[in-house]
Amino acid sequence: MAIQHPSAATSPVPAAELRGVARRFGGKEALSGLSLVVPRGILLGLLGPSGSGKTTLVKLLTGLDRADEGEAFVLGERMPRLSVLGRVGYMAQSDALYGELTARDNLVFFGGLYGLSGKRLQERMEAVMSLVDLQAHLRKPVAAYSGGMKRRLSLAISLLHEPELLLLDEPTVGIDPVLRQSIWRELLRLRERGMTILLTTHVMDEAERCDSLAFIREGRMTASGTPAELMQRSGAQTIEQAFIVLGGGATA
Ligand SMILES: Nc1ncnc2c1ncn2[C@@H]1O[C@H](COP(=O)(O)OP(=O)(O)OP(=O)(O)O)[C@@H](O)[C@H]1O
Repeated sequence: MAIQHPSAATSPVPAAELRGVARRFGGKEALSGLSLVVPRGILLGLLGPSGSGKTTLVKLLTGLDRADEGEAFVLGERMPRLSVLGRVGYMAQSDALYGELTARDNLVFFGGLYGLSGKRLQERMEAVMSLVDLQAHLRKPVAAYSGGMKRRLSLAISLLHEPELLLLDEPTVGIDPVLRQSIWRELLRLRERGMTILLTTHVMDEAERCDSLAFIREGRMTASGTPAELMQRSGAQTIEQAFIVLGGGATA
């Protein structure tokens, strides 16, 4: 099922694509023949009840996991492919940070993985830490960070190398409303500058801000389109109602 947005830049190569992917864990099918095209330059929201397969889908795009059937492509390359990783930013659901290191040392470490150093690394560290409002805590060990601060640092790290595709798994969980607004302003600004963003969320006001949405249930896509299209198709007044009508079920 192709996700299209009227204002999306039409590039022959989508930012991401899944073709008939299935992923099984033991007897459980987490994804079942799911296809999805993410054109460049859009902000796509994945919505689905807890356990519907969102994280599994995102992990296939990062190359951290492989499909049992079907194919995953990122920026025109079949995944998993190491050379694509420098063009992709990923923020996992649980923070992958080194607690014993300071935030600064975490940034230097991850920046190094992406080939950043010297003045450029310094500039990028300042930019991303200012974005998540953590400049004052650069030299604090991450173990002393609150849960929300760790989420913010993880987001900063995912943006460090100015990726073309940003994959965010529930990026605003544990983040207070004021900062959540400023993070959303920045995500929209990054999208305006051409970054493609795919995020998972359970928050309906976040879903409304996406260019396109994909509803997922039990490993299958039940509906996709712009928020307005989905509301019109379902005769709903809100995204939450559309989600329920179109087979998304209740969010956890
Ligand atoms: N490594 C794994 N081993 C076994 N089962 C797994 C594994 N990863 C995912 N699953 C199962 O696959 C299904 C989909 O999980 P997934 O984490 O993708 O859901 P989700 O939509 O991201 O949920 P949530 O909104 O709660 O994060 C679930 O039933 C989950 O228990």
